[in-house]
Amino acid sequence: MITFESVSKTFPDGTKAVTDLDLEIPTGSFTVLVGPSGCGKTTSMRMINRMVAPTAGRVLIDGQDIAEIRAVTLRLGIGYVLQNAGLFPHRTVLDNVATVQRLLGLSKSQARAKAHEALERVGLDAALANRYPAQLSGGQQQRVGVARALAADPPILLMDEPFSAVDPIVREELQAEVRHLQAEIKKTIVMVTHDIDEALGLGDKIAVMAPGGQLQQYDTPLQILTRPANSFVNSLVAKDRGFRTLSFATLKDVDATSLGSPGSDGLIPLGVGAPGWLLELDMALRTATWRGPDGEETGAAVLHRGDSVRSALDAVLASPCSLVLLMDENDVPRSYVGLEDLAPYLRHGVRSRA
Ligand SMILES: Nc1ncnc2c1ncn2[C@@H]1O[C@H](COP(=O)(O)OP(=O)(O)OP(=O)(O)O)[C@@H](O)[C@H]1O
Repeated sequence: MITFESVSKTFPDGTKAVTDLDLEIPTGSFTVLVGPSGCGKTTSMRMINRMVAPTAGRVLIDGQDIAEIRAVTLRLGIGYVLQNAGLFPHRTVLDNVATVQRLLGLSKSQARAKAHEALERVGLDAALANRYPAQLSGGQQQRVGVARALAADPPILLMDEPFSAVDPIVREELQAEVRHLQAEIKKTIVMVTHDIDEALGLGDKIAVMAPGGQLQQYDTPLQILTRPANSFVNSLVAKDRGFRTLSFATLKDVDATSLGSPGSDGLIPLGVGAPGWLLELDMALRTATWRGPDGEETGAAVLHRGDSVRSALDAVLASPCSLVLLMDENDVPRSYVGLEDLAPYLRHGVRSRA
């Protein structure tokens, strides 16, 4: 548990960056600090690894005041990912990632072996290990930054706008990877972002901050969306609130229609779900194709029960027959969902179903 106890930070020039912050960040959770530029997010985060010292109050890790822990010892237990990866330009990818283990006293070969493992964990091709940072794309550099922060297996990971410098598609990929990684490794992650969508998509808990480092609300994404504490939080989440809320309901209980048996032509009729339409499944090629009455052919979107109602609605709206296929846990398509099946979520909102 990371605890901020009435923490304030006023810089020597009088700038009040953080004001009387009380926050409890549970071990193993993903907490996102979000808010407009200059509202004290980075300053708050840097007080966790003592890059910034509070002018009032205390920061504790598992009950111990971090002011009493040597800064070097403290930081060895805290990984730090920067906006532009912050890699050493004259060291190879492998040696960048091995840096912390070398500091921890491992031999060069042991450190490199650990670095290889870390690169694999973040999905970086081993062939890139001997390149220099400038020879990588922005997204790859950011992965190296995450690998380096994770290499020493620290219980806490701090991430400062880690995805802001990469394009939107790579950003979504990296976000998905970090989400999977977190489910696997269960670190205590604290991330700073000014992007409310990123915060809502990644955080278990979100701390919304306003200028002057004033905490406005500390809550789950769904609560922040549906029960903003004040007009400041409301202004952050008001746009597309209805659609965003659909991200928090899964297809777990959706009333799907089971697929029938294929006819003699091998195609599955969709009946009243989409009159005249047929489904062609090629299990060997792992493809699914909707076939329309006028000869149309379109690849079918496939989702799982764990996916969100928002992604299902998007897929249904984009489908020529207004259907999306649902896979079972073995990745076999078993049923389909149409607009009518999603209607209860659209009609009653997500709160009662999330
Ligand atoms: N070393 C410093 N000396 C004086 N003022 C500082 C210093 N570091 C930060 N500040 C000021 O403190 C306030 C909070 O800065 P901080 O970087 O924590 O905000 P932020 O919310 O992370 O912003 P951004 O999203 O733009 O990174 C800002 O007004 C900033 O100018």
